[in-house]
Amino acid sequence: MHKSTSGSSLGPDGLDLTQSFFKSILNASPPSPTNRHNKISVIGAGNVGMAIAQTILTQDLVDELVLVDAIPDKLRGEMLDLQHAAAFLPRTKIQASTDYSVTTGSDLCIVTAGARQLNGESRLNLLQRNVALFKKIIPPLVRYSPHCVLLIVSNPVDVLTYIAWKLSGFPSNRVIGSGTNLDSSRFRFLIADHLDVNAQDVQAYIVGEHGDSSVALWSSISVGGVPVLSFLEKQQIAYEKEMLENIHKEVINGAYEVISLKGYTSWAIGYSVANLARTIMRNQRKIHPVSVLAKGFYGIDGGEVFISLPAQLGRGGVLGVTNIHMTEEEMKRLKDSATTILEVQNQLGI
Ligand SMILES: NC(=O)C1=CN([C@@H]2O[C@H](COP(=O)(O)OP(=O)(O)OC[C@H]3O[C@@H](n4cnc5c(N)ncnc54)[C@H](O)[C@@H]3O)[C@@H](O)[C@H]2O)C=CC1
Ligand SMILES: CC(=O)C(=O)O
Repeated sequence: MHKSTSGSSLGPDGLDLTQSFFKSILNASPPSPTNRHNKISVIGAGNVGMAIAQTILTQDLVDELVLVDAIPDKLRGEMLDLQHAAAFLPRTKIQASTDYSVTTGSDLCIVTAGARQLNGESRLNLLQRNVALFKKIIPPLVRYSPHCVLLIVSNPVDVLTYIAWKLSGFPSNRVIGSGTNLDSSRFRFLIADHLDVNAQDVQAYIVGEHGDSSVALWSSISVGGVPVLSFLEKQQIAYEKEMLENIHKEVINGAYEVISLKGYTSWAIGYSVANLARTIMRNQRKIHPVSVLAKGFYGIDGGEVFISLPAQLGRGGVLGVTNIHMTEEEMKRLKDSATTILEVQNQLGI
C-alpha cells in the first residue's frame, strides 16, 4: 500500500483507492437530465415538524429534506441528529437553515411553525400569534418555490390554511391543510378498538373543522366494505346513538388529553402528514379528509372557507372533492362547522 501526494492510499495499479473503487461509476454516462430531484421542506423543527421529518425519512419519499426554524442551534442539532441515522435510512440529503433560500425548488412545503396549545387551550386561541408568523413565513416560501404544494399543519389549521392561500396567491388546489386526516385516524382507531378489528379495514371520515366542531360521518362508515351500522347489527353488538356520540367526543378530546399528559401531540400527526406527503409526492390519487377550499361543496356557500372534506390528492395537490353520502343532520353539522370557522376568519378582517 502506497500513499498518493494527497495522502490517500494507492492501490496496486497506482491509482488513488477512491478513484479505482469508483472507476466504473465515474466512467458511466452522466445521470439523465430528466431525473427529477424530489424535495420537501419542513418549516418549524419542533415536536411536530421533527415527527413529520423523521417519518418522511423512513418512507424513502424524497432526494432532499430541508428543515427551517428560527432557532439556529436547535435546528442544527436536529439536522445532525437525523443525519447520524443515515446508515439505517434510505439515502436522503438533509439540510437545515434559518434562511429560506435553502427551500429553493421544493415540491412540497410543510408548515408546522408556530405557537401550540397549552393545557386546556383551544386551537382557535392560537390564531393571532400564528397569523403574524405566517406573514413572515409564507412569502419567502412562495418566492423560492413558486410551483410547490403548501401543506399547512400549524393551528388553527383551517383558518391558517385560508391565510396561507391568501398570502401565497396560489390556486386553491395547491394549498392544503392537514385538517381532519388526523381526527379520522383517531376515529378509525377507536372504532377498530371497539369492534376488535384492524383500523386499516375501517373506512371512516371526520370532516369539518380540525377541532371542536368536527363532524363524524357515521352514515358512511364501513368495515371491510360492510356498512358499519348493519355490521354492528349482524355481530349483535349493542349499539346506541349515545355510544357513537361518545366515540366522536373521544376523538375531539383526544388531543386535549394527550396535551394534558405529555404537553404536545407529535407521533400521530407525524404519521398523518407523512401519509399525505406520500400521496402527493407519489401522485397516488388517494382520498384523504383534508382542509380544502370548501365553497360550493355540500351546500357551503357562506364565503371562502377551508374545512376538511374527503379530497383526492396527487402531485398537483387537490385533484377533486368526493361526493360522499351524508344525512341531512351531517350536512347541517358540516355547514355549522364551516360557519364557526368563517366567523373566526371574519374577525381577522383579512
Ligand atoms: N394540524 C394538526 O393536526 C396539528 C397541529 N399542531 C400544531 O403544530 C404547531 C407546532 O406544534 P409543536 O411542534 O408541538 O410546537 P413547538 O413549539 O415544538 O415547535 C414550533 C417550532 O416553530 C418554530 N418557529 C417559530 N417561529 C418560527 C419562524 N418564524 N420560522 C420558522 N420556525 C419558527 C419554533 O422555533 C419551534 O421550533 C402548533 O401550532 C400546533 O398546535 C400540532 C399537532 C397536530
Ligand atoms: C394539537 C392538535 O391539533 C392535535 O393533535 O389534534
